[in-house]
Amino acid sequence: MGLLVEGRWQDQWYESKDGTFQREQAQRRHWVTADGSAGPSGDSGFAAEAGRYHLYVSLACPWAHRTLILRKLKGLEDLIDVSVVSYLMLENGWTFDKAHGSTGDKLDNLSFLHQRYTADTPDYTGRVTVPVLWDKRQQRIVNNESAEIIRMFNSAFDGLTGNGLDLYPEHLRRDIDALNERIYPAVNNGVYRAGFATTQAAYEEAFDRLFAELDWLETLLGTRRYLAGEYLTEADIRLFTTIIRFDAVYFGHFKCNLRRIADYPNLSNWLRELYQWPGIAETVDFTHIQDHYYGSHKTINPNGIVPKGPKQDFMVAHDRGRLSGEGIWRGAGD
Ligand SMILES: N[C@@H](CCC(=O)N[C@@H](CS)C(=O)NCC(=O)O)C(=O)O
Repeated sequence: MGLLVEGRWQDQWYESKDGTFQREQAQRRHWVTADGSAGPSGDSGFAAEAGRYHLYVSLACPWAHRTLILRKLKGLEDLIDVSVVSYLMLENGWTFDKAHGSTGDKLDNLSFLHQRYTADTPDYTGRVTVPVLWDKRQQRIVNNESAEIIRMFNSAFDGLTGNGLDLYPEHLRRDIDALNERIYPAVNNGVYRAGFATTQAAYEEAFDRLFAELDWLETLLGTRRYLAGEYLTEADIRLFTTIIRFDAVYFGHFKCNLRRIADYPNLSNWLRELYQWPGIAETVDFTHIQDHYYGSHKTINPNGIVPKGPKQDFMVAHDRGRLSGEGIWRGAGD
């Protein structure tokens, strides 16, 4: 685990402030748009084209996982190829070590993901994270913020794919934004804030907030099929990638052990409905997930032993049909 300082790799654990884990803001924030016009941030010049962009992911990472799900649901697999990094993230950060689960770097056969960052900016300073969306044409990182990559995937390529599924429909945006705003700090990042805390107080604060939010979500999902109501949206996908890892990793490794997801009936049924959604199960890889966390975080688990449990079966029938649902919203023209 480390970071780039003026283009040079340094092996270094996360910095914390008063024992609280601080996640660095993603630094590359350009947008692919249908016609190459500028998006909400960054430069213009990234038009949607088949084969032009490449996605770097870890199958272990909940943030990268979101982008893989959107790629699948939006039919982008033939347009955007993927390189998967190794599940081990040790002194060289993310690598393309094929002996530990990487596909290799399909573009340039790089050894380390940090080389992709310095190919973008030779004197880059900052953490080297997945996901990364890379532009082969301009040899630049388009964006390394998953929340934005999924927004691009949701709509920018629709003219090429004809796929009008809309996971961020106009009329639900306000609700989705409000959900994301509370779920990100309390749950998505909350498990990390618990797991990477270096003081008891920081851990307990993250832990309490996390379980208060899970309790709230459990109640919400008792009355709604999906987080924003009758339609499955990006808010569900963003929560899913954390919840699917919870009992296998966060409960033990990150000490988020007040309750398991299996102890929450609505959350666990909602989780199984999403897992069983066509295309989603194929994006979930528990070998990468468990081997990454338990094997890479030596400050938390120095001997790298990976637990054999829990035994989980997400294909068991769910009961969500008792609530009315319409699936994913379809925009005009689909
Ligand atoms: N804001 C980013 C966060 C991505 C992120 O932190 N990814 C983790 C993997 S789960 C990572 O690459 N960490 C490496 C590091 O921080 O050095 C996003 O959502 O895309």
